[in-house]
Amino acid sequence: MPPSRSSVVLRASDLRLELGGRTVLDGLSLEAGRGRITALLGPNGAGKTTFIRCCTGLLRPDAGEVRIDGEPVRAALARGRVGVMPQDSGAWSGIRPLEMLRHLAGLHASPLPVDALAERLGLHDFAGTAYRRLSGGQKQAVNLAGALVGRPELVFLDEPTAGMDPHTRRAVWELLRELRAAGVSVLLTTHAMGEAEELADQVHIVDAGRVRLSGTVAELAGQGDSLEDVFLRHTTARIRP
Ligand SMILES: Nc1ncnc2c1ncn2[C@@H]1O[C@H](COP(=O)(O)OP(=O)(O)OP(=O)(O)O)[C@@H](O)[C@H]1O
Repeated sequence: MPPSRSSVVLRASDLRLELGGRTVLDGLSLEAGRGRITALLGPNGAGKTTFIRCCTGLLRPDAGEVRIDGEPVRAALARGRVGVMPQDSGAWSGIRPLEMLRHLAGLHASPLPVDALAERLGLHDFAGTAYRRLSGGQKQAVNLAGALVGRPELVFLDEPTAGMDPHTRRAVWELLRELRAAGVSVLLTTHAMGEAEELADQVHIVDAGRVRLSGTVAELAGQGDSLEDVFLRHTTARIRP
């Protein structure tokens, strides 16, 4: 019998990181549940993308550690079961969406069928267009497909639906619910409170490089407070009205 696996798929402990002389992660600790959707909310510059970069091996924290399935990040990445959708993947400039997906699929042992994934995310409509000429929302859809094509067990999605129209956004929500039902763990960032309310099993509110508040939407909101009210109360405005 395989060893029973913990219900925690990702554990970040006391992450600290300075970049350009300023503290970006300031003791950030959180857990993400296996087969759950975990949402990170936080103001611009709170450290969400930096956190994802630490979880995906693009940055190494000065102190603290991230463990995925109990292993250091690099070991987990080497198994190829982690997917990531960055906020910006400008590296793909001239490639067409399906070429890119086929290329990425070729890097994985048992990828999803590219055509079915492309169909699901509406990529065939712009299959012949170079990545750099796609609209913002189209690039997002391609980036999401790229994160999923390797059939990850844990996927990091940095603002996955930013710039998407409501039809596409709802299709993505549906897809993420299906992934969760299939046991995939999702960690996403969003500025859309409605997205967190729709999808998240667990929410972490991050400000100035640390987690200020964690809980389910029902635990955080309620008693007349919306999730946005709670967010505004526990985070710092970057721009004063
Ligand atoms: N390589 C770097 N050098 C210097 N500062 C950096 C670097 N990378 C990120 N930062 C700074 O770290 C802070 C956190 O950035 P990060 O991108 O993690 O924020 P975020 O929470 O994802 O914000 P947003 O919601 O706007 O995407 C910002 O102030 C940013 O300017």
